[in-house]
Formats: sequence, C-alpha cells, structure tokens
Amino acid sequence: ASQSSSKRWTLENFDIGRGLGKGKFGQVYLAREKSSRFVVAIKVLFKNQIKEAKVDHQLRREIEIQSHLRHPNILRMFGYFHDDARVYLILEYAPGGELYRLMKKQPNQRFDEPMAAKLIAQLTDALIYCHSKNVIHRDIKPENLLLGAGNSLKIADFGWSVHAPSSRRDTVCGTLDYLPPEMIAGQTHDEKVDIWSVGILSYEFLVGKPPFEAKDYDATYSNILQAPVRFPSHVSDGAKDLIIKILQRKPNRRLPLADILAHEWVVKFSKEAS
Ligand SMILES: Cn1ncc2ncnc(NCCc3cnc(NC(=O)Nc4cccc(C(F)(F)F)c4)s3)c21
Repeated sequence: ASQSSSKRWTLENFDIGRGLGKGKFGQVYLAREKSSRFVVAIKVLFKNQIKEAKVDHQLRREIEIQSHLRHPNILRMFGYFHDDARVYLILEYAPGGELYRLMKKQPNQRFDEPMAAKLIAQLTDALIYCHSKNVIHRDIKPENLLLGAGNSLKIADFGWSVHAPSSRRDTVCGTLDYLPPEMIAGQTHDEKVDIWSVGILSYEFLVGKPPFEAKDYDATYSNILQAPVRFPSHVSDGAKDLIIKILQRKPNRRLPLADILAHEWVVKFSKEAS
C-alpha cells in the first residue's frame, strides 16, 4: 500500500463499473484495481472545466490536504492521475452512498434522535481531527457526506478546504444554506465555520430541512444574518439546547467541537442503538 501514494496509476490499472453519482464537474464511477482487485470510487474531472472555473489551485490544495488526512469518518483519497483531458481522483468507495438520499428515504424525510446524534458525533469527531491539522473543510453539507459500512459517516470532497485562518476570495457557488454569517459577508474566517455547519446539519438531520432555507438567495442570505432559529414541536429540548448553542452568529460564542461531543443530548442518544 505504501507504493499507492507514489505509484503512477493509469486508467488501464482499473476495471470501471457503474456510475455512482454526477457532480458539478464530473462523474463518479465504481472501479476495481486489476492486480489487487481492490474496489475504489474514481471521480473523473474535465481539465477544461477546471481551468474555465479557475479552480485548479483548489484541486491541487484538495489533493495535498487529502493525502495527509487519515480518519475513519473522512473518505480517503488514495491517489490521482491524469491524461490529456481529465483528472482522475482515486477514492475510498462508500457503499452506503450519499447521506441525503438515506435521509430522504426516512419517514418524514428526517432521522430519529439516535441516528441523528450518531451522525453528529462522527461528523464532530472528524472535524476535531481536521482542525487539529489546521484544516477547515468549509463545505460541510449533506451532498458531501457519504455512508460507509454500517452507515458510518464519511466526509468527502475537500474541494473547498483550506488551512486556517483564511479570507476566501473565490465566489461562493451553490447553496448558501450551510455557510455562516462571516463567510457570506466575505469576512476573514477560521475553523469555527465548520462548527456552524455542524449546527445547520444537526437541525437538518432532525427537522428534514436546514433552518434558514428560504425561497431565494436573498431571503436565505438575510435569514442567515439575522433570523432566529425556529423549531417544530417534535424537536426535543436537549436537541434544541445543542443547536442554539452551536448556531451563534459570533464565531467565538459557538459551542466548541469537544463540547458538542460532550453535550448531554449527544452522549445520551449516540450510544443508543438506532
Ligand atoms: C456518490 N458516491 N457513492 C458512493 C461513493 N463512494 C465514494 N465517492 C463517491 N463520490 C465522490 C465523493 C468525492 C470525494 N472527493 C471529491 N472531491 C471532489 O469532487 N473534488 C473536486 C471536484 C471538482 C472541483 C474541485 C476543485 F477543483 F474545485 F477543487 C474539486 S468528490 C461516492
């Protein structure tokens, strides 16, 4: 396995299987390395699209950051290779697929407290590890969360990750729902942006939609900056207490990741079989 990070891979080393999903920049395929028969996922990115979007520096940073991360709740990147038109990311295969698909299949399209707490604990554990390496993910949202064996959570796609602190220059693309006030206001930000995302996801796992969701970009933008968080009546007091302590607009007031793991609601429900 040591050779895997330095070895020169080519497409000929793999049998390519079914499509696993389609991203903005390319498709992901199930694949098997021929000599070892090891199953992986391969994400194919088109060089011209990467250049057009001026994100090649982000891709290089992702590959660099991912090659040093090792955690059970972070999807591994085993290596990459490229040909004249495409870049191929060799990734750990997550047999449970995308988390949001599992959530949509649940009754009321939301998780029960034991499942939600288990996912939150794993996500928090992975982020404690990232932050210990001075890496902030910055793009924690259901689309970037996959499920490994036993519905274990896997954070994927470090395409937006940076070393803290950072003052993002690239424009935000896609949904605002998971971004904290300081990022949408284009201010400097640090690893506490990921804590905010844990709060947003905790709400979404339990309610079925993110707290500041609105009909359009401007309404979402203003909700993130000033709207109070409102909870449906089925959300327990313990869960409400946790979410309110995380979704603090001032980054320094947010519950630190270690305190999220130690919160009584998380401790109580992440141990229960779901
Ligand atoms: C769907 N699915 N089901 C099972 C399964 N198993 C494994 N993986 C899956 N999906 C792929 C998950 C990803 C992991 N890392 C990624 N990285 C990325 O997509 N990076 C990236 C893209 C475009 C542009 C940039 C750039 F340039 F802006 F930086 C960076 S995507 C699976």
